[in-house]
Amino acid sequence: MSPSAPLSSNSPSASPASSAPILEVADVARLYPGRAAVEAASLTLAPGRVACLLGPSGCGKSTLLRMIAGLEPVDRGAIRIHGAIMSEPGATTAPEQRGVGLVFQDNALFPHLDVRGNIGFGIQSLGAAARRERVAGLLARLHIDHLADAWPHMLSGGEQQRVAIARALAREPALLLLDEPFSGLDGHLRGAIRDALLADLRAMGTSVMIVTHDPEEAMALADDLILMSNGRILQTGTAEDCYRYPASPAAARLLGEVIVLSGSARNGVAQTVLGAVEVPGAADGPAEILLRPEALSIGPAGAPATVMAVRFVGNGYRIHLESGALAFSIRQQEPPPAPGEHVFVTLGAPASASTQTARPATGPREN
Ligand SMILES: Nc1ncnc2c1ncn2[C@@H]1O[C@H](COP(=O)(O)OP(=O)(O)OP(=O)(O)O)[C@@H](O)[C@H]1O
Repeated sequence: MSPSAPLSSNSPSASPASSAPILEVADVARLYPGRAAVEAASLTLAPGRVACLLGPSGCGKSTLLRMIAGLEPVDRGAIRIHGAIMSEPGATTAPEQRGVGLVFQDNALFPHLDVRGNIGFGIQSLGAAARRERVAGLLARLHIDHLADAWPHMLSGGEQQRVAIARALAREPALLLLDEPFSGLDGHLRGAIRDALLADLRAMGTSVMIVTHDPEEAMALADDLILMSNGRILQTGTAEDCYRYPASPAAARLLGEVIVLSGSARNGVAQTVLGAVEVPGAADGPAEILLRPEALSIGPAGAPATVMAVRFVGNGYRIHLESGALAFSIRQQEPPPAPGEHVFVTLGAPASASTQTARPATGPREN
């Protein structure tokens, strides 16, 4: 899938093709002296979708989100929300006029206002009765009614995040933009808080774009992934598509470990030091094959390898292997071989439900 393809095109829960996108980012760039923070970025987001912008620190995620929010101008390209142009070089519609809600990791609540006051802060123009009704609706839909009269200092990190999101939603934005919204939360609570909040946002039909540098978080949350590196969008698509069919080695690495093999493709099959790999659609000739560790297993036959080290990693073992000049690691749940043992590495999924679907990820050569 090309970076400019509709993000929703392959997802099972995709909106109908006819539904107009909420957001269109077309060939956008932000140029700082001596470097481009974002270059040639294009994407679209359909209504009600949750998109995650994933990439390493400094790759331009926040800059892209800030351009969408109207906090940064664009130096090239255009941004449209609901079809209306919001940003183009020399013209930036103000954040409060573009119908977006923005929540940062450290979004401070107003300490002198209780939860109800915080949520209603941005909708004073509504009139008292309508405001009360909207705040009450958000308190209920985000499951924080019991906190209505609490003060910010009395709230946990997760509760504060819910209130900050309710405050952003009070203005009924077309699009909610969240910049690393969960990174301030404790590890053991983070997943549960995040999943519950996203479930509520989905139930409300909110269109959301989340910036994160955590691949697991991005894959857990996203209907649509946007993979970024060095200011450029490398790939867009569902988590499954991006994971299994990465557009490049760099895109593959953003979502997890990959084993890179050189090989030679012919008629959709590449020969590698670990055996034959199906590479449907690949042109005949030299190829670089990317494998996810779960596509390899230790078996009764296959490529000979030596166990270099074994580590227990909670849900199984990580086994470091060498086969000729190739060093790589695989994971397995069964008791592992000992370091120094000679084993065979089999390419392809062993007969288990969790790995049967783990097809080799392949990508074009990276030059
Ligand atoms: N105002 C600015 N002036 C100059 N360079 C900037 C400015 N803002 C950001 N940059 C640079 O642009 C690049 C992208 O920054 P950005 O904050 O968008 O990255 P990021 O992917 O969000 O990183 P992180 O995950 O660490 O927040 C970085 O190299 C950063 O130093």
